[in-house]
Amino acid sequence: MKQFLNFINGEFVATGKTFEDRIPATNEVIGLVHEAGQAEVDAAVAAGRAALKGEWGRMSVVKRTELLHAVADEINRRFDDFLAAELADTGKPRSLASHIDIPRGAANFKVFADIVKNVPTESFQMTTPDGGTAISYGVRSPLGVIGVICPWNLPLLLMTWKVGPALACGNTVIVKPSEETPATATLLGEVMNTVGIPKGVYQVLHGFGPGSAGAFITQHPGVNGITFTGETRTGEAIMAAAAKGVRPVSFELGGKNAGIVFADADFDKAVAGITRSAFENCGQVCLGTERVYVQRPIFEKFVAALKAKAEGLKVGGPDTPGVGLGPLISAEHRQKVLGYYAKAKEAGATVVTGGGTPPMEGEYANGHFVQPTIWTGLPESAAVIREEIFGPCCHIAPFDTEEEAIELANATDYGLATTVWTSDIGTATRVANAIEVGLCWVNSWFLRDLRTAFGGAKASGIGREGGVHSLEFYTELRNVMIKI
Ligand SMILES: NC(=O)C1=CN([C@@H]2O[C@H](COP(=O)(O)OP(=O)(O)OC[C@H]3O[C@@H](n4cnc5c(N)ncnc54)[C@H](O)[C@@H]3O)[C@@H](O)[C@H]2O)C=CC1
Ligand SMILES: O=C(O)/C=C/C=C(\O)C(=O)O
Repeated sequence: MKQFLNFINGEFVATGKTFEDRIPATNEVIGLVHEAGQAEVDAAVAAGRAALKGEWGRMSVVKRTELLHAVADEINRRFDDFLAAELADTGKPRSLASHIDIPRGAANFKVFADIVKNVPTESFQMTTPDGGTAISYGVRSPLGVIGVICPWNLPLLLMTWKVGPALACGNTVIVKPSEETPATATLLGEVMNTVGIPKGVYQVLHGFGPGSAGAFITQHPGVNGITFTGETRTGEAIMAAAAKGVRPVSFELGGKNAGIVFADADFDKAVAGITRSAFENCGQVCLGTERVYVQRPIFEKFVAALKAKAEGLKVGGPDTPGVGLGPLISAEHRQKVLGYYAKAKEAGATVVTGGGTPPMEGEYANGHFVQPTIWTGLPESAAVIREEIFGPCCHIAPFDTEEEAIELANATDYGLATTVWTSDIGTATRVANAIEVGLCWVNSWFLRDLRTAFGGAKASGIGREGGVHSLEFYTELRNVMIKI
């Protein structure tokens, strides 16, 4: 059986305590994960701090960025290993992981290496009160040891989205992968050793949140900042831990994102776009659409078209021919999603399609599958319209005016993403300006440019990462003022 070890100071480390890693598509145990305790966290923090003072801390930006390019190249060289690890841990369709998760895992190192190498800091010249001159300029230093707390939905992509810029800026990182998806973070340890990243720069500790590695990392005074993607309530707990020592956090949290479809939208593209945003990755994307608002003249036609798309999604494992919908991550998460399916029925929803579990046979009989589900007819106060479900489901409601659509979309505590479908540039820009989110897609969804700001408003996060914005979190900016 596979053993997922911690990666501390360049070495793979076993502990006396293990938990099971299961394949979501079959519920089989794939391996044992070695849970890190306080001692391992202390050791990793000490190694991370030593690396900051050692070869890594002294390394030129050029050399550092060359090494990060080598990391990306090595991920690509071992593409099949990363893909196999991610598929076993998540069960997502092979086509999805091979087009998005693994390539982005590599790209996250190259993009941020290039940004750090090329982006200047500010500089000013001024006249001093005595009539002389002074010049000032900014210098960026690494923040220090960064705690990287990761979710399970896009394990390699989201972990490297943080590790890439953190290392490019000269920090060291301690990664805590989700307990559900330990594989690719562990594999990346091998890559780091192969390309010669110094010991203690990239470290991985396995375990859970409270009372385990997650809490021990975030509470550790030797950790200088924490970046986290996951549930809003977990963000609150991490923020409380970070308050001790006044340590900065960067959070990308939950969402309850709206999709707004105007009657003038390209109908087929809008249906295809909402099909992706509601069901891709089995709805386990924080940017996904769980609330769809469709302008009344096309409402019935849109519901029928989305129903046909949902029913056309083939449910299966990563290599099921034509698969469009994989399993949910775990039995526990499936219970949560099915709980919401039940709540929708209790609240009087019209179940347009789905609402339960698909009949699965053979090797997938025990996988964590649910049906893609569409509801209509619920009041906006219903739990399935207010709370993040993180499953392949959405509620569709009609609207009449642009103002009404904006009000409906904004009536949530969350503020992560919106997708707007219209052929009118005026409508698009007015809605994009009025919507209370960090990310607004128009006639698209999950179209990413890694140079742009990424993050959420309201309860969906704190701060922005992406492009130069990542530098704001991963560095301290010092101003140097020289009187001439
Ligand atoms: N990208 C996103 O926005 C994600 C949202 N979720 C949502 O969160 C729900 C719960 O899923 P979980 O995996 O339990 O998400 P979570 O947010 O609790 O866990 C994410 C990571 O945080 C760690 N963690 C949990 N509590 C912690 C603590 N007190 N201190 C430090 N680390 C801690 C976990 O071990 C994991 O690595 C899902 O049903 C879904 O609705 C889940 C994953 C990703
Ligand atoms: O950085 C991206 O392109 C994707 C981000 C997705 C999430 O943050 C998520 O689903 O949690």
